[in-house]
Amino acid sequence: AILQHDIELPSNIPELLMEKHANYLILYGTNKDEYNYSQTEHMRMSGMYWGLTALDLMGKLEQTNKEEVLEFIGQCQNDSGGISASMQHDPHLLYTLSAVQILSMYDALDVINVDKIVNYVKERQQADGSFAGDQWGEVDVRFSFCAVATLSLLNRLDAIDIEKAVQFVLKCMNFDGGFGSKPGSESHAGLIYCCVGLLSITGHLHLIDADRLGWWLCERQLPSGGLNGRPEKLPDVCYSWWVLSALTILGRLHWIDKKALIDYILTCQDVESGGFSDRPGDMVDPFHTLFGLTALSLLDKNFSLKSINPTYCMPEYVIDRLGLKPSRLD
Ligand SMILES: COc1ccc(S(=O)(=O)N2Cc3cc(-c4ccc(C=O)o4)ccc3N(Cc3cncn3C)C[C@H]2Cc2ccc(O)cc2)cc1
Ligand SMILES: [Zn+2]
Repeated sequence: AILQHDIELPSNIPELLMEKHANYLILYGTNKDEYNYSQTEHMRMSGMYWGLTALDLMGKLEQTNKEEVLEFIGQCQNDSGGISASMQHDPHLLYTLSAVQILSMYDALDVINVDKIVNYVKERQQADGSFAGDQWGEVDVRFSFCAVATLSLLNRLDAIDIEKAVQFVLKCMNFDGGFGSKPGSESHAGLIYCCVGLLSITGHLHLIDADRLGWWLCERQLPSGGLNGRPEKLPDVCYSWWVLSALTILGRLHWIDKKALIDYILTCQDVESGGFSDRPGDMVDPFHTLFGLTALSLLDKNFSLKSINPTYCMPEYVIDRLGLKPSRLD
């Protein structure tokens, strides 16, 4: 057998410790002087989206300080219309999406100037249909997903050229059926999620070779049960989400050994502090905590988690409330 980077699973597999994960996330957002919290100011808006979505999946959104969050988001909208990660930071499509996702969950899209957000997103589209993340112009297909997801949540997809956006995504498709961040870039599970998600929102999934891509995705599963993001890489719980959400949209989730993956994810819990890490025994963080929970929600309805929409990575009930119907292959 070829050498495979993988890990040995610990012998005991803990059950899902939901109360501990809820306490971890609620505490993370409250003691603001704590070291880790201060180190993530540059991505605060996304950190809040990760924590609040995880709490909502566990039925704990009403334990959060909605007024404080809404005020913070209002203070992060810049004159340009874009939203920044924290106050006094530059706006970016990443944080504009996170803010719109949070406001959609709180059903509070009226606290920001929607027309100015739409204009900020529209201004990011390039002549070739791609999107720059901010005014400095870096292009990455991740930002195409941010633009399309943001506008669809606001019911304003009319503001951009969808056909050209889809053309650019297709230029990022590789011979292995996967997608990279730009034309010619190597396939990576995170970028595949962005491209499949964009095509799901715009109704262009028929342009994907679902069998070839589905095969590449299920090849991410290792003997430990965990999934990696590219061949030869170690397993990591966040790839559970990127791979599973894409497979679900492509109608091929059953190609994964669910039981083995569930066991891997459960061993990534910190049974003392709560939270999930990328691999058993590593440091936990809100990012991996969200993606561990969203993966479990996709894998088994018997966990007492709300169901997650694979396209938007938001609770299904929020997508239903917005009347959105992202497409899936059956
Ligand atoms: C710890 O090192 C990193 C490296 C990259 C990043 S990132 O912002 O480019 N990003 C998101 C990300 C976040 C965290 C994290 C720690 C604490 C918090 C509080 O909310 O969030 C940790 C990792 C991380 N990464 C890096 C990563 C995850 N698994 C493997 N790696 C290398 C992902 C990275 C890219 C990204 C993914 C999704 C997204 O919506 C935005 C950015 C952040 C920290
Ligand atoms: Zn990870």
